[in-house]
Amino acid sequence: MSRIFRAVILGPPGSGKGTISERIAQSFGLQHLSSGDFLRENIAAKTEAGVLAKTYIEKGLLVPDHVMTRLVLPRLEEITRHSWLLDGFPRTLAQAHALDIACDLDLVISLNVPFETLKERLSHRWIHPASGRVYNKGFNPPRVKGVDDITGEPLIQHEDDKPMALVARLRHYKDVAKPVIDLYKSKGILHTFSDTETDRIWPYISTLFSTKIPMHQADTHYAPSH
Ligand SMILES: Nc1ccn([C@@H]2O[C@H](COP(=O)(O)OP(=O)(O)OP(=O)(O)O)[C@@H](O)[C@H]2O)c(=O)n1
Ligand SMILES: Nc1nc2c(ncn2[C@@H]2O[C@H](COP(=O)(O)OP(=O)(O)O)[C@@H](O)[C@H]2O)c(=O)[nH]1
Repeated sequence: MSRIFRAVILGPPGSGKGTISERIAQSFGLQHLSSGDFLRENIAAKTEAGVLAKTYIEKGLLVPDHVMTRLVLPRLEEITRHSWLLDGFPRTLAQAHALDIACDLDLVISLNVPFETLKERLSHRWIHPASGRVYNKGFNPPRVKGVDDITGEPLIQHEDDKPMALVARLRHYKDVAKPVIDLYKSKGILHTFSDTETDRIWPYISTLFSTKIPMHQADTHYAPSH
């Protein structure tokens, strides 16, 4: 069994972390680990961490570092045989330090997307809450307006994707993320990609991953349908 490969994807809300993580998972066989999904699972199961986290998320606040690390790190430590890509964690320098102690990262991707583009995308983001599937009015619309392609259940919009909450959320992200980005830059594992379109960023990310890990044997490269 070859050594497992560990990567992190960073970027502001709406920068395409979830979308790109799915493509990486599909093309290179990495497991996509989303801290947002971990949170939602814990909230649904009413675990101690989930109940606590919910009170912050409902107010549009970041969940405190000690709650996030307690939730995420044990999940990572369980994975001993499969390469992974972590999305949504670390969000703060304290989370990055905790992750650093827990494991050695091979690669960090940072997505750099202009503010106006983020605002536009997030205001059109619709989610299937049970699965976390994400749609966008123009970019990847559901087959039938307002409902999930697979289950036919209704789609919802996150409260914090609504215009009023967005600007503050994006500003806050910038302040908190800067030291995290600087840390990975200083370690020499940071790769930054800047563009307004995921489909233009993707070929560069795909090339980067191809140089680091072999293509997932079962899949071919992800080919966007548009
Ligand atoms: N390290 C983290 C990850 C998530 N969250 C909280 O969990 C919520 C949902 O997480 P996720 O699905 O990753 O966030 P989104 O709001 O969808 O953020 P993004 O737009 O970056 O995907 C976040 O808004 C935030 O309140 C947090 O506090 N700390
Ligand atoms: N118009 C447009 N929308 C995109 C693009 N890439 C992703 N999206 C959509 O933008 C929203 C945010 O993307 P997501 O992957 O959830 O970003 P995250 O918040 O960083 O995880 C979703 O509705 C995506 O479908 C793009 O290149 N163009």
